[in-house]
Amino acid sequence: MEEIVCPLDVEFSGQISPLLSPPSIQSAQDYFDQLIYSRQCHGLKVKQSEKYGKGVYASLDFRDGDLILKDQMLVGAQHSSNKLDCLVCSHCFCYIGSIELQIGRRLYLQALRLSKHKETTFESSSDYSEEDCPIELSDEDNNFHAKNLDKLQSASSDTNEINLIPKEIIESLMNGGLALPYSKQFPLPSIVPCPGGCEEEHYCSKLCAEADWELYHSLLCTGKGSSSHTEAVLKFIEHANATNDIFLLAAKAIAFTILKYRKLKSTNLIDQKQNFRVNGMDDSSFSLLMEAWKPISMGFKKRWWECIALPDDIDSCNEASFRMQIKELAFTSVQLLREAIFDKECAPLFSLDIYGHIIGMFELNNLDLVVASPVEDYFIHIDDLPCLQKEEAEKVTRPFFDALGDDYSVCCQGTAFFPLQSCMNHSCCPNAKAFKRDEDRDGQATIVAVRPIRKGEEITISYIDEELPCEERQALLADYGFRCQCRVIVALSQQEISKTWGMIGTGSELGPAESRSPAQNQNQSDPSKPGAKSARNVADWGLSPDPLLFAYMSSIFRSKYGFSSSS
Ligand SMILES: C[S@@+](CC[C@H](N)C(=O)[O-])C[C@H]1O[C@@H](n2cnc3c(N)ncnc32)[C@H](O)[C@@H]1O
Repeated sequence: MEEIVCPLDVEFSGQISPLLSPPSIQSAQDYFDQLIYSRQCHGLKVKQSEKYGKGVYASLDFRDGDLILKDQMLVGAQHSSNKLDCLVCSHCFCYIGSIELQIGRRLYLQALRLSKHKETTFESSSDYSEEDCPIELSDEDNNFHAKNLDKLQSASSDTNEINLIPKEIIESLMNGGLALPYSKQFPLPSIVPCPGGCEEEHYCSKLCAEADWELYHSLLCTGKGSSSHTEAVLKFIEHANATNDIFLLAAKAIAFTILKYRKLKSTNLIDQKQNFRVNGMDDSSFSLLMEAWKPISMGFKKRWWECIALPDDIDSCNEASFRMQIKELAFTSVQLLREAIFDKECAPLFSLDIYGHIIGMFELNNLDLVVASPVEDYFIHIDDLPCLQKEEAEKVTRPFFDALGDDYSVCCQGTAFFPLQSCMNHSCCPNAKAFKRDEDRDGQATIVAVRPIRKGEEITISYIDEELPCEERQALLADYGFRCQCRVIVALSQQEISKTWGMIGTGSELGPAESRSPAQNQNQSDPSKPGAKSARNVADWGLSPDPLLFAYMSSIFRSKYGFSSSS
């Protein structure tokens, strides 16, 4: 197989190498100390750990339940397919509009997808059209790409249920003509449009819209107010949606760096004028680029195609070919991005080497972003009403509830990178947990102590569901590039082997500190565990790799590139 050569990798090798060299211990320490200071979480210290690279340590004692950290995301994005299910602020990911709009939009899109499917299958014309929709649907809403086809086909058995709600009623839900009982108790922020005029992004406030514009979106917007080549941006987005939406996150990281560089440059020029300093322009520009790049440079470790775990269905003898295809995919994506938002002064950012490292960083460090749906809270409220009121309310709400189907309240799902949280190492018996409480619906990662933590102790979280059997856990941890060797997992796997052979272990062979399995340690009513009733009221942030990514990558390799494990 021919090696891919990216011309920018060759042309800018002299700049790429310092951009990719690990930051010095001192500069990393200064960066994280400053970050901890700005987050006002004074009980923490990021230190180089002996075993696993960086780690987060307690510089104060914490009690069980104490808030350890609230971390602001550096970049984050809602999964493209999830945008069809719920409408959230593109910056902080809170639900926007109204309960009626959330329900109406979902039913409208369900029906639109089904009618498009029917049109393509039976060549009949449909009742539903994008033009008729009372709210503007974005291209992504309408994007009927192959990714959603499976979902659609499996949902097609529900066609009749969806058609039970007349189109006019769905429309009046969306345009505010129909108010559902008790929905006023679940107010959502009104929708603020994108300042650049694109229909893809929506916000909960002017503040979020402006922050997003300044940090990333002014370069990636496809509206009239954008300074980028909007058609090329659209092509890039389409490719990401059809292959892997991790590219959208990588584009955000590059946009963030370019915009930060421009900002630094403009303030630096003012400083230079004031101080009458004359610097060699090239050198000073590059040091500004290094400065703008710093937040990303603190997180990356390996190129994507080197660190991505080999999917189960790909034979190890095809590994080289699999990694090469991943590299090719990234190359296509970065070329499309270059056509869309290239900036000569930041040219090295568009090299395949840098792009591969950015995606690799997301692959190994990302936190799943899950924000619970207020639609679920709403229906639970109706369900919990006293008998007579419930009966009365359900006369109106029941048909919508039934039409929405089993997954009536899909969470907002996406992925995000949090600079401090991403320094936390995994433990099968963690002393902290990443989750969001009711009061934390603000786009931040919240880390809470799950037992007392002493000053000096490392703060650890579990990257995976601690209740899974050992082999499943190890398989999931492989997606983070390591195999856990901790005492808990070693002892548990011995117990599992003993059970398999009929020698049932008691667990007492473990020492006192880790004497119970993580599963036993787990509080059964833990609100951050999926499926617990109280999870309906929290937005849960659990570290886990993007399951869609793997399922999806495998399907791409099979269908799109004709790759199969047996080939
Ligand atoms: C989210 S980062 C944690 C911070 C990381 N130590 C660093 O230096 O940036 C995840 C990476 O840390 C390492 N790691 C975390 N927990 C580990 C563990 N229990 N055993 C081995 N490696 C671990 C792995 O290299 C993993 O890919």
